Formats: sequence, structure tokens, C-alpha cells
Amino acid sequence: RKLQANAEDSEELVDPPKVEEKIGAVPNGLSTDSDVAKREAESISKRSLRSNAEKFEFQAEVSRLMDIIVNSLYSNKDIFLRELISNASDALDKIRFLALTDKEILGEGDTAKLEIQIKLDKEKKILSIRDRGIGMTKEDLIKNLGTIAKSGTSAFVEKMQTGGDFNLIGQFGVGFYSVYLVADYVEVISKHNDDKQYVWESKADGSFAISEDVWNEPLGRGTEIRLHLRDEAGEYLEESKLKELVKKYSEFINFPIYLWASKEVDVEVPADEDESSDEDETSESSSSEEGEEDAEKGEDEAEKKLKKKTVKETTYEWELLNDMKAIWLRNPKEVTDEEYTKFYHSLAKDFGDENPLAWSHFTAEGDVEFKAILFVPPKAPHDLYESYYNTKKSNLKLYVRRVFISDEFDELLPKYLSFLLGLVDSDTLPLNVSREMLQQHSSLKTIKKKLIRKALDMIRKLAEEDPDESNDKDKKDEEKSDEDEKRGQYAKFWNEFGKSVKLGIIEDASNRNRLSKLLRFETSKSDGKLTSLDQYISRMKKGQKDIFYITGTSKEQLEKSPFLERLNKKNYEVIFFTDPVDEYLMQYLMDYEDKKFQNVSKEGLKLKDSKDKDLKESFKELTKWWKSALASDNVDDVKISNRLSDSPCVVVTSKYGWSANMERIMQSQTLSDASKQAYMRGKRVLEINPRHPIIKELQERVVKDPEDEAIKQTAQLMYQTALMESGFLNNDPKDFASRIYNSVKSSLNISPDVAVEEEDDAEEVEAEVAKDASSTPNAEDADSDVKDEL
Ligand SMILES: Nc1ncnc2c1ncn2[C@@H]1O[C@H](COP(=O)(O)OP(=O)(O)OP(=O)(O)O)[C@@H](O)[C@H]1O
Repeated sequence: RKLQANAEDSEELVDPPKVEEKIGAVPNGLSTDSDVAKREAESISKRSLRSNAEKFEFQAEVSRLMDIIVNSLYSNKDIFLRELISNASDALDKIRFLALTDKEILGEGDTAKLEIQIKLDKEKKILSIRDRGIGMTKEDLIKNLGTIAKSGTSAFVEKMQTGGDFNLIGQFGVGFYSVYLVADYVEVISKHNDDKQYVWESKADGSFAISEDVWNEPLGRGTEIRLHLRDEAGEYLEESKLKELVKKYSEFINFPIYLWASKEVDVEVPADEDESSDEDETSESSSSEEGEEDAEKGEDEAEKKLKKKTVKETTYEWELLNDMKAIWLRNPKEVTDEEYTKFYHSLAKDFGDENPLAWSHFTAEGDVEFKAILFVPPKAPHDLYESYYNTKKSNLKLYVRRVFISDEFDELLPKYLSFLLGLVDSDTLPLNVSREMLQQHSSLKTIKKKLIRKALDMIRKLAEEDPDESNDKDKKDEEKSDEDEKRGQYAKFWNEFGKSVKLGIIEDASNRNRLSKLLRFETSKSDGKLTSLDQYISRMKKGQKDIFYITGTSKEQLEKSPFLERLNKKNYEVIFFTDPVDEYLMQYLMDYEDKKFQNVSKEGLKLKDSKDKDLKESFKELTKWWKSALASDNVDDVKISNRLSDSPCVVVTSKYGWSANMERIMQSQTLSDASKQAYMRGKRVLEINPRHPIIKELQERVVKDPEDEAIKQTAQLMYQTALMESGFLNNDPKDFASRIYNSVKSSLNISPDVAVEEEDDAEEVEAEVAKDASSTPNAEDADSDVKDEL
């Protein structure tokens, strides 16, 4: 006896109809139903692929992946169920979307029911998951369950080989194959509206087979995955286990998930004679004393009742396992942090231990109405910045009135925010238009604008709530403990997604200021901690007009830069930009809060110094002389420096040309254009330190004898050394080295005219002849030895 909760005739799913019962189920090339039955029985019992099926080899990469899965000792095998349910839900989303423009597509009766059904066959050890989704044509089966189209799969295989976590499988688009964690033979029965019903089957041994399905119950439409469980995977035949897993992992699936669940119910059955007579007495004693007629009637009924008894019986019914209440439709105040976190994990297909860094759940009202939840993931995906400008990527799901439309709408968020995860559900967008039409809908612009605003607010808040970010040291203890879990969250965000903020500043002029507030960097005074522009400004010295920064490859390198000497001494703070993207960033970030940015390795650095003018005058001769001495080196000027303290000189670049760091970045790019490099190269100015003894000495000597060759050489060497110290690449190391050797010579008091001693060729020739003569007899011996051996 079976009860059905929602499907009148789904009884057949419990005991699939025997082949003989099927009408019109005669396969091609087979004449009788009993042949089919025989073949089917044989196939299942031996678990060998159907002999008449078309055989295919898995793509090599899939085979490798399956090998790893089959042989894995990975303990959390539970994940397969969530992957299958997620695939079923995707398939249902697809058919529901198509049905928006063509109702017929859904079909009638049970076929139109958008649901997922899970069923167990304890005897045969089969677990099946069925959906009434879009289904797969024969071609789909071959393509989707035999090859891997998505990139990143190799990365996943690599990860798995070195003991990675299978939990990540869903993120790599290969979730289906996780079935082989628990099954050694899998059948995928699928019916797409455009094709016949097919069975895909594989034992994960490098090949799969596909045959037209003429023996199973017709699915109408959709897919049924039958897992023939391995002996050690018996726990997945327990209803309680399946219920637990669905609750845990598939809570946010938007379609009903049913389990064909057993239930103990009280059933009245006819009682035995003996028992009924016993009960007779009891009932008599309790009978009513009403009128005669009533009494007679009552007796009749009592008699009927008495002939029955209540026994426990196991029945089956479809039990609904999820409540499908879309979390984004709920009032944010009523959703717990734990629920958001769980929802994030299901969206991200990331079931690791890490929680999202932040989320924002809001309703937009007005012309365009929508609800949205945005998450900042705990980690950037491995390929976030890979071909950043060429890939269309979005992690936002778009729903219209709860109907899933697409997760490929890159119009919803700008590229630099593509690391965010979440969904948008709009009531304003039309439901019954094609995806292409929707993509051009004017409301999308408004939605995008609001999403950006909310996203940036969310990130700003993440910083505000992080105690590491605040300067406020007088907080109460209880406030502090509350904040502890937020400590360090913004630094974490910055390490993962800082580059995205910078790309945002470059790309999104209208939000540049908001994004600039999110910038973090280290400075010459930040002590290894991250600082914001606002914090920098609050620490600016009295009278300091510009925000000082310097670019380079590392903080360690920059800390030693000669450009900082005087600034450090005078207690100015300088921002360190060490990411190659920073050079581009600073071409767009001209000012912040009315303050200009000044690269301290470029022209234009102004520090208040009254003596500068006098110095300029007194070194006029030297600077003029030096400029002409460097005429062939592309030096535009030689000036007195206001940034040096210990070094004798540095080379600075013009304001709008490339810095030394940028020149290095451009030269290291394989496809960079040499002519552009020459064009964009900043003008170079040699700046000298008038307080430095070398410079003072040079000044004196130049005044004495401007034509002194040795001084000219020294001036050249000084310039080349300054170039290197200022971060430029030396394009002529040979020339540089020979100048250094000349200088060494002079410091050793060796005359520059002394030449390198010539080798005595005559002596060498003689020595060689002598060596040949003495070795001849031995050579003969050796020769004969070789011959003997041969
Ligand atoms: N129940 C199903 N109904 C229809 N198509 C399906 C079903 N299950 C899988 N597929 C098809 O097989 C493909 C491969 O599935 P698989 O789970 O390996 O990757 P995915 O679904 O693309 O990504 P993910 O692993 O993230 O879910 C899917 O993209 C889908 O086209």
C-alpha cells in the first residue's frame, strides 16, 4: 500500500513497471519484450554496459579526473548529492526560463511539475535523483558528460592530485563526476523535448555508452541519475542521511525536493475472531443508554468497528525536504548571520570553512524595484585577473519575479566588481522577453548604478567596522570584544581584492572618489601597517600641500631610495606603491580632497627651503658645465636638488613622462612597442646635492679647469650611477663597467695609459710543441688499446 502526497500516479517510480507492462517499448532490432527484459536484467546484475550501446571514450582530462575521484580516500563523500541537486536545479531553471516565452514547452500533468525527486532502492542499492528539468539530448549527453568545456579544470585536476579538497568541485564545473565517490556504476536517463529518451552509462573505466532508452519508464522530460552505490556507500540508502544532507547543503534550492520516504502509520485491519470477542465486551460496557433506535444503530456501528484492529504499517509518500523560501525576499532583520553565510556557501558552491567577508541585503524602490544580496567572498578566485579585459564574467544571478533568468549578465556590475557574488531579483524587468532583449532593457542601467553604490558602501563599512582600521584607541572593553571578529577583515579584503579597487579607480570616473577612500597602502611611516588616504591626510605636516608617493618594486627597495632622504629627515610621510598597476592608477588619480599627488621621483617636488635660491646661484657654473658634459646622454637639465641628504645625486623624470619604475614595467612587457617607449620616456633631470663633498669638490675643480678630462669622466660616471640608484635600467653595462675600472685605476694610482699585458704567443706555441712530442708514444699505446677492445 502506497500513499502519494503530490503525484497521483508516481507510484510507478517506486516499482518501475516491468518491461512486459510497457506499451510500445520495443527497442530497435529486438522483437520481443522478453528480450529487452533479459538484456536489462543482465545489464543490471552484471553491471556491465549494455552491449548494443554506442561506446565513447572520455576526454583524457575527464578520465584523469574520474581516476582521481574513484581512487580517492576523500572522506567527505556527501558532496555528490548537493552537486546532483544543483545540476537538477539548474536544469529546472533552464526549462522555466524557456517556458516564459513558450508555455507549451512545459508540457502537461506531471511533466509540468518543476520538482526534484529522490528515491532509494535498498535491495538493489540504487539511489536515484530525478528532475523535470530541460533534459539532455543524445548530443548533450555526449558533450556534457564526456568532455569538460570550462577552463580551470586542469587546475582542479592538478589540485586534486596533490590532495586538494573535493569540496571545491562545483566551482570548477565538473561536479557531476563526484557521483563516482559513492557509485561504481552510474546511469543517466534523460529526455529532452527535442530528442528521444537516452541512457548514458559508465563504470568510470575510461569509457561511457549511450543507447536509446526503450525499457525504462518514459520520463516525459528531464533527467534521472541512477547511482549504483558501492558497498561501502550504504549510508546513502538511509532516508535520515539523505534528509540531513539536503537540509545541510541544498536548503536554498528554489524547487521542491521530495524524498520517497517511508512512514509508519496506524492502519485499521479486520481483527481475528478471538480478539473481536474480547473487544466486544469492552465496547458493550461503554455503550450509551439512549433511545432504542439509536441504540440499535449504535450497536451496528460498534459491531463494524469491533471487527477491525489497528496495526502499524510502513507506507511511502513524497516528503518535502526544503521550504524554498527565497532568502532575499525576507526581511533582512529576520535573517540570521548563519543563514546568510550558508546562503553564500550554496551560491558560491564553496563549502569550505571560510565565511564571506561582508554582505549587503537590500531592497531598491522607485522607478526600478529590485531586491538584492551581494557578498564579498573570503578569497579571490584563482583566475580573477586572468584576461581581465577579454572575458565576460559575472557572479551575479539575475531573477525576475523569482524566476531565474541568467548568471551571465555582465551588464549588472562593472568588471572591477566582478569578484562580488550574489543575486538580483527585479520586479520591474519584463518576464516574457528574450535574454537579448532583457540585456538592453533601460532598467538595467539603474540597477547597475544602485548595485555599485551599495557594493562600495558595503566595502566601506567593512573597513569602518574593522578595529585595525580605526585610530580610536579609547574604546570600551565590551565594544572591543564585539569587534574582535571583525579585526583584520579589511586587510584581508585588501590583499584579495585591492587590485580590483585600483582597476575601479582607473575605469570608473564617476565613483573615483568613493573608490579612492577604499585604497590602502604602506608608507614610509606606517610601520608595516596599511594606511588610507584619509589617514595620510590627517597626518600631513603643517604647510604640506601635496600627497607624496613613490613607485617601485618593493617596500624594502623604496625604503632605501635616495628620493626619500630629505623627506624622511624632515619627517614627511611618503606612500609606497609597489604593484605594477599602481603606475597606471596614478595616471588617473590626480588629486584627492583638493590635494595633488606628487611622485617624489619626479619633477615638481616642493619643500619649503629658503636657502635653495642662494645655492642655485653658487652652483650655477657646475650645473651648466655638467649639463653640457652629459649632452650625449639625453639629459635635459642639471639642477640643485631639494630631496637629497646623503647621496650626491639622483635622476628625476618629468611630470608627465614615465617614471623609472614605469620604464622598467614597459620594457619587461613582451609585446611593448620600442618606438612608444622612446616617446613616453620621461625627460631626465640630474639633481645634485650641494651639501655633498663630491659635489662640492667637483664644483671647485670645474671652476679651476672646466676642460679637465678626468673630471668629465667622473661626471659621466656619477650620472650613470645615479641612474641606477634612481631605479633606471642600465642599457649599456659594458660602458658603465669600463668607467668603474678607470675609476678604480685612478684610486690605485695606476696611470690610465697603462695597457693590459700582452700574452706571449711565441712561448705558448713552443710549449705546445714540446707537449706533443713527449706524449706521442703514449698516444700510440692508447690507440692500440682501443683497437684491442674493438
Ligand atoms: N540533471 C541535469 N539535467 C540537465 N543537464 C545536466 C544535468 N546534470 C548535468 N547536466 C549537464 O552536464 C553538465 C556538466 O555537469 P557538471 O555538474 O559536471 O558541471 P556544471 O553543472 O556545468 O558545473 P557544476 O559542477 O558547477 O554544477 C552541465 O553543465 C549540464 O549541461
